[in-house]
Amino acid sequence: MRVVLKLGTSVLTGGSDRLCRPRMVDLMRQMAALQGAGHQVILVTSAAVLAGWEALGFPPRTRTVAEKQLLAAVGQGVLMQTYGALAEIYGVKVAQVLLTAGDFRDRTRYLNARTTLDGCLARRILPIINENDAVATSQLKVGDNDTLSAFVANLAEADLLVILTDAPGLYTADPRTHPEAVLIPLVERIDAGIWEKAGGAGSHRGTGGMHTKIQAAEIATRAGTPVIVAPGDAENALLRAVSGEAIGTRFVGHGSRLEARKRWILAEIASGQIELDAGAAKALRERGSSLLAVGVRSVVGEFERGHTVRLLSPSGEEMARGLTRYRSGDLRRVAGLRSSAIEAALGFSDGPEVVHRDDLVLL
Ligand SMILES: Nc1ncnc2c1ncn2[C@@H]1O[C@H](COP(=O)(O)OP(=O)(O)O)[C@@H](O)[C@H]1O
Ligand SMILES: N[C@@H](CCC(=O)OP(=O)(O)O)C(=O)O
Repeated sequence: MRVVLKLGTSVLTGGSDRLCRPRMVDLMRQMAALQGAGHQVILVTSAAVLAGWEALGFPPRTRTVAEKQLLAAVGQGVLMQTYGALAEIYGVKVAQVLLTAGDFRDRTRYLNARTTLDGCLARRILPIINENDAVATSQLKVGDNDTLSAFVANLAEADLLVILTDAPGLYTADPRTHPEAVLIPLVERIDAGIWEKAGGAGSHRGTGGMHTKIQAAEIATRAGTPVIVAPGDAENALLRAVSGEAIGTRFVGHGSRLEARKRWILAEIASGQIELDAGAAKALRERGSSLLAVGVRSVVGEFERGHTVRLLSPSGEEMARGLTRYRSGDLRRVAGLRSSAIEAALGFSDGPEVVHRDDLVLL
């Protein structure tokens, strides 16, 4: 099995202000055991910011972007050094891959990242991934490592995504504020009821809390990869999750595995959205048609040719994602026009399809 493992700051610190080496060595032992059993493991790690803060002797925090970037730049090195030393104990080799949103948006960079990951796995090297916090600005960031791990799971076409955290799984409400909450062991569909359970922003060290874990589960399960959110401090949590034992919350993967290109479309961050009229929504859904300008009601946000956009039905529901062949400004000018009128309106035409059926994934 190809497994993506995401370790949150909460797990790597054991709830303290420092990297918890005993915890990390135990997790490395489990990763090495999986590798030894023939599985392929990709690690998505958080805690660079925390490690930087620890390494600098806990200076007062300003919580600015610049401070976070500085701490991440210091801490990422510490994090890799720590993983490297622990991996050596088990004879595991490690590689560092730092990614950010642009690497999922740009087809060439996306394919390069995939080649590097495949190369590592073929040589039994453990790729250790984090967001490239030191250079990424907020608008160009994935923003949280739960979502990043789902993008990585899609990119690597993983069989399983395991998110270890400081909660025992998804509860009916935030267990920190609702002691009566109980564990939800299985989620077949991520509906409004599941989103409601997500609560607030997580622990004071983590980013996003359960909300981003559900978001990650949605991205990965849509592409057919099941997701397990489980407690990082439970004995052999990773090994148990991979062996299929009931632990934490399991989100069921949906549908058949999408072919690589369609996975890429889903893995990407949407730059904007296109609202369709009823006829276009029906043609896409029932006849597998491409989207033509005539079916475009309105355009939200700014995007370039080749970017991923959300396609919304007339009721406002996201019904598909695809790569647009027209940039947002041009599309606004041709919305509702027949294909033959595009050239007269723009002075050029990039073809009749706004989103070609080959570049479209229905949700
Ligand atoms: N419904 C819920 N079930 C479980 N945990 C929840 C829920 N809603 C919010 N949380 C909170 O999410 C936290 C985990 O997220 P976070 O602190 O970001 O961890 P990590 O660093 O692992 O990403 C838990 O400590 C928990 O308090
Ligand atoms: N990239 C950041 C972590 C961002 C993040 O999502 O944190 P967490 O919620 O602890 O998984 C870091 O390395 O500090």
